[in-house]
Amino acid sequence: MALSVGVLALQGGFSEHLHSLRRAAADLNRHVNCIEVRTPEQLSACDALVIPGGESTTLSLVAVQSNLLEPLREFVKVKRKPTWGTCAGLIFLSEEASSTKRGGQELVGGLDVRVHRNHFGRQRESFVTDLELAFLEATPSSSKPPPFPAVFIRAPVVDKLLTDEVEDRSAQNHVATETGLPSPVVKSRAAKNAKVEVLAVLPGRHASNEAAAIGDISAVAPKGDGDIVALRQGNVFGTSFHPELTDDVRIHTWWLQQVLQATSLN
Ligand SMILES: NC(=O)CC[C@H](N)C(=O)O
Repeated sequence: MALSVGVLALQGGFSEHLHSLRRAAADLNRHVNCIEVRTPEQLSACDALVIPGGESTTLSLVAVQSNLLEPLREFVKVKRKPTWGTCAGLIFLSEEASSTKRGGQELVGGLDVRVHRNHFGRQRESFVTDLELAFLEATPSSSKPPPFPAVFIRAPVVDKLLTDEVEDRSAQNHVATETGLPSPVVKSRAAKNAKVEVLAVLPGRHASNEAAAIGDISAVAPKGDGDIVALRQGNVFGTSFHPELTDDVRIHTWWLQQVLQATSLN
């Protein structure tokens, strides 16, 4: 049976993700049903899900109005189906968020982390930068993959790990003790068997904006070593940036391969 991958189509960049997923499936020579998800019924037909970027407070409001919040939590945290969130999608898939709208916002959760919304500031502080993504490397013997053009638009970063089960895979041949990642500070509330894998950090760019001044990131954000911008915990994958806004479908291809493996449909 063909794999069915949904893209949450309530708001934001869902059509770009559908386009990239279809290209990735073609590159893998696989037939994949790519479905727009707006209802619990459509969600229940999916083997995996992408939650696009956009605006997380709107996303969460529309998800509540569409009766999708609980089905999404069940999809991600009970059925543990492969789910990838980009930008606002990453915020939605985090257990906690800071710099949220007054009164907070509903989150699906699944990643034992706290994200800091709008970490780099306003729209005008958006940027594109080359990121080294060691996880795209196919085999240990293959050559270093070319950098990925990462688009950050009012992007969040992970500023706190809520579990001490962490593995840093952001660099090739990495030795864990050499990392400058923030030391985990709070034990996971929801016991999970999967550890948080840090897949990419963005070096050398720091919040120098009012969002950072207002937020409480100073206590826990990595200083000088980079911000966590891609991570995975079990079935949940998150990126701060927007691979669907580039021509480069390597991350979509990699994720589809992971999904095929996890769902044994390969
Ligand atoms: N490009 C994006 O998805 C931005 C996310 C946005 N800053 C939010 O909080 O939802």
